[in-house]
Amino acid sequence: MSTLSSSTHCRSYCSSSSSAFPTSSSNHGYSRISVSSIFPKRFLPRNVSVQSNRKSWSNVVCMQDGVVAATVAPIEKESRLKKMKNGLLSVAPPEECKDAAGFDNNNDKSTVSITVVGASGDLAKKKIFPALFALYYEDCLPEHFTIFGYARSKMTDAELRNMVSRTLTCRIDKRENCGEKMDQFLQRCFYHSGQYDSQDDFAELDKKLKEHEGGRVSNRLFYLSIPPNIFVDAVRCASLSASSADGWTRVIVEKPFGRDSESSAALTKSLKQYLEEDQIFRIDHYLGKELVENLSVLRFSNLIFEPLWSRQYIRSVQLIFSEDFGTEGRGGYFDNYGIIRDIMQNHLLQILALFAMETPVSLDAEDIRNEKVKVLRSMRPLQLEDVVIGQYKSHTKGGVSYPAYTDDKTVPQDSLTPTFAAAALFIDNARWDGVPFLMKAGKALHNKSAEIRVQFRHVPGNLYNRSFGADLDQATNELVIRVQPDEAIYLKINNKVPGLGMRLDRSNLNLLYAARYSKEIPDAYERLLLDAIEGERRLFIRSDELDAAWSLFTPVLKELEEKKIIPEYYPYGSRGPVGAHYLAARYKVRWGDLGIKQ
Ligand SMILES: NC(=O)C1=CN([C@@H]2O[C@H](COP(=O)(O)OP(=O)(O)OC[C@H]3O[C@@H](n4cnc5c(N)ncnc54)[C@H](OP(=O)(O)O)[C@@H]3O)[C@@H](O)[C@H]2O)C=CC1
Ligand SMILES: O=C1O[C@H](COP(=O)(O)O)[C@@H](O)[C@H](O)[C@H]1O
Repeated sequence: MSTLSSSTHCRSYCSSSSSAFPTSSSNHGYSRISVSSIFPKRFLPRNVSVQSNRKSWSNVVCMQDGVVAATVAPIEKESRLKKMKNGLLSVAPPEECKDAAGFDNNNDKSTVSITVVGASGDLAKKKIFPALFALYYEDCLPEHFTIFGYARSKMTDAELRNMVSRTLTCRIDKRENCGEKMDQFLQRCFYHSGQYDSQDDFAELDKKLKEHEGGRVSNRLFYLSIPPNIFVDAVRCASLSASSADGWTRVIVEKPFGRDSESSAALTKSLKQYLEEDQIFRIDHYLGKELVENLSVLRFSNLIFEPLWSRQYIRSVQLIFSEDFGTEGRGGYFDNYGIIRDIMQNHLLQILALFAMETPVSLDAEDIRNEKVKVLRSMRPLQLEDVVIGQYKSHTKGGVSYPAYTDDKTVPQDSLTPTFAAAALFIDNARWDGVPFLMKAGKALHNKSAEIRVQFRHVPGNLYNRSFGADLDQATNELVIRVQPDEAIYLKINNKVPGLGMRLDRSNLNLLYAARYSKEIPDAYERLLLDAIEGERRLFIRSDELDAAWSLFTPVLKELEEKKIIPEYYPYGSRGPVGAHYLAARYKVRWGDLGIKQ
């Protein structure tokens, strides 16, 4: 397996535009856009990168320690693309870079060690190991890699393998040799038991990692899949005792990144005692979901959407998340956070930022994140009167009894923590002035889904008003991006019912992914893990983005807690509190997910 060819194949970057290539951070006016896929960082020493100026494949330079060390002979974009399409990509970095950096590139000399910290936990079992296996199955992991599980629980390698094997699955569309691949994968998984605050235990891990790395340049990725109160201890110990001596060290940090502006800033400050910002990969797995990734493509590669993407044509944007199960087993964690911190401040707000941002200068990570920060900083902090909170109560249906949130033993009986919230947010900039961005998120509702609904304005002087009756809302166009389940993008339009009369009907122009693409959609964690391995930061949260996100929610979260606002109780399995409808009605809109036709 060749590392680069596998990466190219995993990413399928073949596209008619160089901007379809993965991107990375920029400096000195140069960026790794486009060329990063041909000369990925992992083939270069830590202090060397190949960069080009933004729009061109000429003017490629080799940077060493942040300065231009050599210029590279012009690279023909078209020929590169053709080569990639034919799978004939050359893996060697430009000779100029080798000369400048004085190294001899050799794929076999580097390795990636992935340590899942908190390997005994729920997320590790449910998501991280299965995602790593999927990457392995798809030949997306580098040739030399090792996976270590790290946690306090005592386990042997065999026990870890046994535990992991129970959650591995094969893609529905690719089952060939899957069992064999699973065995091969498991043979590369190992376990080390240790405390999260023990440098000695991490030093032991370091020894084991070195044995597996066998003298190759070591690149190390730590995935912190542990409760947030031990993030800093684990980062301190990992960075002081187990970071790479000659390659890169990166740390994926799981949410929650604090519980308000102050605690988030304190966490960032503590992490930065041990890590540079570019080593910290703050994960928001919604950014790895296929349809969220597609948002920018939809907006910026189709002429028809971007002109409509403003207050002039859009009446409201709705970001809706619902789960048809409660906090089940996670009540202890959840009660300290609540749905606003668990879903809105991160997942839904990230989607909102991608939806509403201005066109970035390029697809470079920093250019995209700059635009996201700009839009977040243009938003008004959420006001108490624009929030409705709810909490699920027990409900019996069809003889089955569903628990209340407070029935969970780890939740205090008198908890006021919201398991549901609806909110109206506003972006005070020229594009979005006055447009309500409505968010709704809840647990223990009637269905499981996540979607973005764009409701367009009424057609002015609509010739067909009479055909729609009094309810003009029923006739407005709506674009729905269904993130999950049954990924789809559909546009509700009005249409004439065929026949001699003039009857109008609402129909969907529907791009249902399952019907259009036979390939199974990868899990978000696969994309994000691969990005972290490749040093691609576009889908991870930068610290200033995080600050801006917390600034929007912290005041209202404090007010809710200080005033002990009582949530509206809703039955388990229902559509949530009625207050959410009044909130939408205040802004003269209706929730799109409650319409007759979805
Ligand atoms: N589970 C999920 O669906 C999601 C989780 N997350 C985030 O991912 C991270 C991991 O989540 P999850 O796997 O559910 O967490 P767990 O509660 O399962 O914890 C993971 C591991 O951490 C160790 N641990 C648990 N509590 C403590 C403690 N108080 N002190 C020290 N060690 C502890 C345990 O390992 P051991 O005892 O063996 O050391 C445990 O197996 C969290 O930050 C969570 O917020 C984010 C999104 C979704
Ligand atoms: O981050 C979280 O996300 C999950 C929902 O993720 P999904 O990919 O299954 O939609 C949510 O259940 C959990 O409470 C939250 O912490």
